[in-house]
Amino acid sequence: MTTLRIAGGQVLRPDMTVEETDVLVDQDEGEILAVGPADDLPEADETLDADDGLVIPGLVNAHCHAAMTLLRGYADDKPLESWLREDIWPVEAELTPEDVRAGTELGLLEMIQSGTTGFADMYFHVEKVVEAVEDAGLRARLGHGIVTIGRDEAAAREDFETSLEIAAEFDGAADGRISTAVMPHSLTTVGEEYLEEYIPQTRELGVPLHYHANETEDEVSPIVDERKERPLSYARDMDMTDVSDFVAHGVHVNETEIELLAETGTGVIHCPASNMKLASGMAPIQAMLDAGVTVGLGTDGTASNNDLDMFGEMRDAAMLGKLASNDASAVDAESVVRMATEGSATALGFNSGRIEEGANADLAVLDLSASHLTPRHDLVSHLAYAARGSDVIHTICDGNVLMADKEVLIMDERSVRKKAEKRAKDAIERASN
Ligand SMILES: N[C@@H](CCSC[C@H]1O[C@@H](n2cnc3c(=O)[nH]cnc32)[C@H](O)[C@@H]1O)C(=O)O
Ligand SMILES: [Zn+2]
Repeated sequence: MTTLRIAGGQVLRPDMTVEETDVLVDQDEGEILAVGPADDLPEADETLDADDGLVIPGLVNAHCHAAMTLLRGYADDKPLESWLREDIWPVEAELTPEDVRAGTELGLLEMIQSGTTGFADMYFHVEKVVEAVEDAGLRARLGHGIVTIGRDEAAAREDFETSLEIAAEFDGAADGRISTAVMPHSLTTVGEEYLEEYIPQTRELGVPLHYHANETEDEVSPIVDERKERPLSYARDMDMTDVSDFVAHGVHVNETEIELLAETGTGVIHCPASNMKLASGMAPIQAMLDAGVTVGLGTDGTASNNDLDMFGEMRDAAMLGKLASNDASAVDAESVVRMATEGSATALGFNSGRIEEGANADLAVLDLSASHLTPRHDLVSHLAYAARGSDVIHTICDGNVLMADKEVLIMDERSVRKKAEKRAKDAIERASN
């Protein structure tokens, strides 16, 4: 057994207390072996210094489209519908498998540098996303996004079948770091006849579903008008609200839908920055937490954020949650830290997001010796309100050190950035011709 000790740091425990202690990791199993004072733990093969640092569970970005880093800053300041149709989809139509690989790598680099160790991703050319995740050492639940509207029957079927095939092929890849889901884009972009046909096959396969739901008013009203029922009760009729399933956004949900989510255990991934930027609305997060809904946190793609920094997302979640509830005590620091760790991990079915024996050794260490983190009254408050992704110095996933002392060990930072820059420019040029 090869072991790693994260030594001398302040450690965030699952009950949101912070104590000065060491963490011992079994690198072969990728698991936390023990948490305890240095004197009580056996010697380790390798030690990572966390002196003057805060050790936290690696953050889990539970909804994103990593390769959209290529479109960062390309189209801003528009609402969802026209942003997708006029700007995003035309460029995405030009993206080659190697473009997706390059964009995903850039996303993974940004995640490692900002303490994110796990994520869920909905995109296309997923075999390239798999390769990138395999090489970068992160943990992920991946899937092919399905759109059937505007397509003929053969193309629609092919898209759904691709999603099923990808989910079957890659579940458990990269020594179990990669898991999958079938990912219909949303309840309005995938037709009922296809859901009827393919959801039973998804259930047979035994993988979760992940889809965008109740993101904008424009997405809710057509369903209510046509079916006289709310989108999430339609989803339940379609068998799309299993305890393993998770939806992105959940902005425009009413009380009945919140109850449904709590009852079924279906996770909601809150994406506050994307919701603000696209002016989609304010999700009733405190009400969901009060009802016992599993709430995770995600950045969504970097064209609607525009970064993958989960610290920014925690801060946005707290700020927006208060505004939405008109209550400064709503969505407090502890709640957002839980959302970014345990909440996201639970929604995705990862045994991560908690620093305790037996959990995945997915960790991040922040340097506390920064002016914006002084004084240290309350480190949970700092995580939610004051810390930034750039405060992260070490990142560990599955027991492996991916970044130490701010040096990314698993990929060549410069070449990843250069390749993405070039491929992004070329794709946009092709789309405008
Ligand atoms: N197979 C589909 C691809 C779907 S991938 C998932 C899609 O979600 C899009 N997307 C990104 N952010 C959002 C959002 O906030 N709401 C809805 N869709 C989004 C993204 O641009 C990407 O096209 C096709 O060929 O069109
Ligand atoms: Zn999205």
